[in-house]
Amino acid sequence: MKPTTDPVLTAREMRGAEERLMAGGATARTLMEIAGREAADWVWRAAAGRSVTVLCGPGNNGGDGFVIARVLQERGLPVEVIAPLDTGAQAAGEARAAYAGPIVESADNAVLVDCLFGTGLSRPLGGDLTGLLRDLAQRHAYRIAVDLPSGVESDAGRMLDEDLPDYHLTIALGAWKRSHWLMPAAARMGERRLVDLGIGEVAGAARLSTTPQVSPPPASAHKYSRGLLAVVGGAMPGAAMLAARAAMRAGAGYVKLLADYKSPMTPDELVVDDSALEESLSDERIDAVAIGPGLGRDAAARGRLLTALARADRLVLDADALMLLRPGDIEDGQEVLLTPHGGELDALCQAFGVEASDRIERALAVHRLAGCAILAKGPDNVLIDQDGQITLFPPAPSWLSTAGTGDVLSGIAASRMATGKNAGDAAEEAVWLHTLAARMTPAPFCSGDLIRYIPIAYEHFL
Ligand SMILES: NC(=O)C1=CN([C@@H]2O[C@H](COP(=O)(O)OP(=O)(O)OC[C@H]3O[C@@H](n4cnc5c(N)ncnc54)[C@H](O)[C@@H]3O)[C@@H](O)[C@H]2O)[C@@H](O)CC1
Ligand SMILES: [K+]
Repeated sequence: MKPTTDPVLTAREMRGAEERLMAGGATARTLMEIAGREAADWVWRAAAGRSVTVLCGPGNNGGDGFVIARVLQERGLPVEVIAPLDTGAQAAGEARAAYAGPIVESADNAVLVDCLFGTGLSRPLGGDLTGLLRDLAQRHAYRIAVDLPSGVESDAGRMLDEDLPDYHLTIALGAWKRSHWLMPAAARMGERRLVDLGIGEVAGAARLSTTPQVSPPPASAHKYSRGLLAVVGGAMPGAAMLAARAAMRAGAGYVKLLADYKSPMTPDELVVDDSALEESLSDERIDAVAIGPGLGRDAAARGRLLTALARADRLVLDADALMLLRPGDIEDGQEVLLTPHGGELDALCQAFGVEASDRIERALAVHRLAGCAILAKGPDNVLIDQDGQITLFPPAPSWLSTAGTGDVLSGIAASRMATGKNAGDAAEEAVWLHTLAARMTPAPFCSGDLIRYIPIAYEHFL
């Protein structure tokens, strides 16, 4: 497993981490003081001398808010606090008592700091509090959420209420929470900053992906040593062609399209092999196989999938292959990466009898039952690698929401696998290459445009 030095915690894991800090001598109050002071630094910078409203809730998130208000006031910033609920938690009560400034019913300042609820939010806010938040959001041009925007459930990226405000900055306390990187919640948070409380590594936790490093081919490289990828085509060769064209630019030395397909648009460098699939896949030099884009969903397509699974040990399954995959198809010892989008993850869950509703739990269950790595792709990518390590990613550009970009992603991942990377590392590198290529491609783009920017993204990670 990778070290989780950039852990992404559930609310429960966060409480465990807090308990470990407290067993080491910290108290809820000292942690609140550190968290509040560090968060106040970010608010101070963002406020740049402008007046601030701090909205404080009943728990420790509210306590953080009272520390922030006190620190900003000590620095001479005009501050008002709104505290619509009684303060319950002991440490928060002490922080409230230490704040000597004004507590008001409503306010019109430049900056709103939302400390209403953090990881302890257990149910929807309800009408009065959502009304208050919406009203305050309208009155404040710049909005900061402390730990989480109020109304965001900490673990699954869910919004517990509708029409809650967007924020310009979200300051995570102690560690990232899963919802910082999961949609729809992540889309509302603006810039994200992390305050360190000394939590360190957390065993078994999810991690936030860090920028990968790819290498140029060694001096002795030749086309086969760099990796031979076979992309299996099917009923609709366009999608497999996109995956193959992406793969040609993502590191593999040799890409073959196994399809009965001839077109004047086929790139000169792409070898198209229309022999029987058993025969094409018997080439011992093949390092990885990609199958699914444009495969079709009929019996012939299922036959091609079973042939690929019977002949290859290292595969990326995408698109139609995910609709056709059944329990028992992947054997022990095979290294397989599944790259489902939302609908394909639903189909996999149905095929494997998974009933969980949380997207990470669904992907984890498919990983366990199918015995492979899985990249649940979308605006918020979730990777479960072959060892069960969960990795989350910074959000992908929304311009990727166009036909064929998924085929491009699976082509990149398969190319990385052909170079010798394991399924998890290949998927992680593919997400970064895909995301950066999307940032660089002039938008609005189509997936063919995106492919041209993969080498430019690649150079960035060399
Ligand atoms: N875990 C840690 O190590 C640290 C946590 N800190 C702060 O503590 C927060 C978590 O504190 P809490 O567990 O007190 O949680 P919150 O401050 O998020 O709020 C929990 C309180 O709100 C009530 N509540 C929950 N949902 C409600 C609803 N819909 N309407 C009305 N009341 C509701 C609960 O009964 C409880 O009293 C974190 O988000 C962070 O801001 C920091 O103080 C520093 C250290
Ligand atoms: K908050």
